[in-house]
Amino acid sequence: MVKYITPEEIAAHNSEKDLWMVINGKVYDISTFGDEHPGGVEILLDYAGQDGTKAYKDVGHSTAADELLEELYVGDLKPGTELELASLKKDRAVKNSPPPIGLIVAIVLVPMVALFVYKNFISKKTSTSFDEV
Ligand code: HEM
Repeated sequence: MVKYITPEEIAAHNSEKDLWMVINGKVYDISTFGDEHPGGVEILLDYAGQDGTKAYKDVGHSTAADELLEELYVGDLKPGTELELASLKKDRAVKNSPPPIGLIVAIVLVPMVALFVYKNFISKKTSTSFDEV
């Protein structure tokens, strides 16, 4: 009996280590395949948790690739939910990651502290020694 999988469940598997993809209405768990993919893992991430049928076909994958897919089959996309799946497309996980706050703080803070130290200590010391001369 065919196992039907909801778009919500498919869309939740959208990261490099947990990567599902729909091809021709069938759902595949390609989490373990990313590193081995001759086309690279990045391209797979573009379709993580989504329908990659068109991209897969456009590349003209070999029958060897098709056979590989069979081993990774999980179930079928619930019929009639293609649009719902597309609507659940999220930006790539990497794009969603927050900006590196530590780096921004360091870039702003380090010159400010340096200026403060210079103005209050180094520059004063220098001008005092000049005054004394
Ligand atoms: C989802 C399961 C996928 C599997 C199992 C898979 C498997 C493979 C395999 C075995 C090859 C080697 C050539 C061949 O035998 O056809 C290959 C190449 C390639 N794949 Fe995939 N692929 C998948 C998805 C995708 C997707 C969604 C894309 C997106 C465009 C893609 C892009 C490519 C590219 C560009 C190459 C050629 C790499 C090169 O020769 O430089 N693949 N893939």
